[in-house]
Amino acid sequence: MTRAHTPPAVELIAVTKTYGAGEQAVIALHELDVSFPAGTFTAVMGPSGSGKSTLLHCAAGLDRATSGDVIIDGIPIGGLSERALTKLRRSRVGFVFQAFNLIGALTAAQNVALPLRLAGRSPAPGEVTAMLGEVGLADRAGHRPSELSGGQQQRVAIARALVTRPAVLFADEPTGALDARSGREVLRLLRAAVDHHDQTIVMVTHDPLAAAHADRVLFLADGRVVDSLAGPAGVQEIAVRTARLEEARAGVAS
Ligand SMILES: Nc1ncnc2c1ncn2[C@@H]1O[C@H](COP(=O)(O)OP(=O)(O)OP(=O)(O)O)[C@@H](O)[C@H]1O
Repeated sequence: MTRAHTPPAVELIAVTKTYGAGEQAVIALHELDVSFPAGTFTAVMGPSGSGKSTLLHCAAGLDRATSGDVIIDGIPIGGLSERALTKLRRSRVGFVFQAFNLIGALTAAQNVALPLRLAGRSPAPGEVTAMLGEVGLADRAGHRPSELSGGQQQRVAIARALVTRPAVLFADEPTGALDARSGREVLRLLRAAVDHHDQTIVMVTHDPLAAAHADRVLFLADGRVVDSLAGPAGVQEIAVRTARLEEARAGVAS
């Protein structure tokens, strides 16, 4: 099958997400139609409160849409039981968070092996070491998170997220807690996963430098996609579009 005929890794069809009810109701996503093609890297940007986290949570099956359909790896998740959804997430979805979220009591290798064990399988000999090798940390397999730098911890988190070769990796501000150099290394690894393993990545970020590593940038405002850039886009152009959205929001507020 050629790439053109490969179904999207994730598709959102007319997804609306409402928090609360009545006068307190907040519509965080408005009938959103977004497709994340397999093997592509998408950055999601937008002002604070524009719906980025909500989009990520709904697209990853961490939260249920109020209406509309989310399809992950060809499976509409609306009809799945919690148990089936958890199973789908474990096998087909990877996560990387700003705060790394590694388990402190486990070594780097044990952290990376965890998704395989949760999916009920023992890692094949060398599988975890190879994964750690991909993120440049084969020699740190026995170290606990507290013995690693922030950048190294995030690289372990990336190895953990990719070890199941998920249909999609969601990254929520993956460089937000890192210095510039470690951040660049993390972005290089994410880019390499797309280029060398056809990994699909959806990354929420405020940082134009991070977004410039993506193939496409989506800009959200008030729960809608209001702008996009096909890329790889330049840092300056991304910064200009971001500033425009911030200005528009400030204009509405004043
Ligand atoms: N649990 C919740 N209950 C009520 N409202 C919520 C909840 N979570 C988010 N919201 C609201 O939904 C809207 C979108 O929030 P969301 O967190 O998705 O935005 P964001 O773009 O990720 O923001 P930030 O960049 O500040 O993280 C906001 O108006 C927010 O206040």
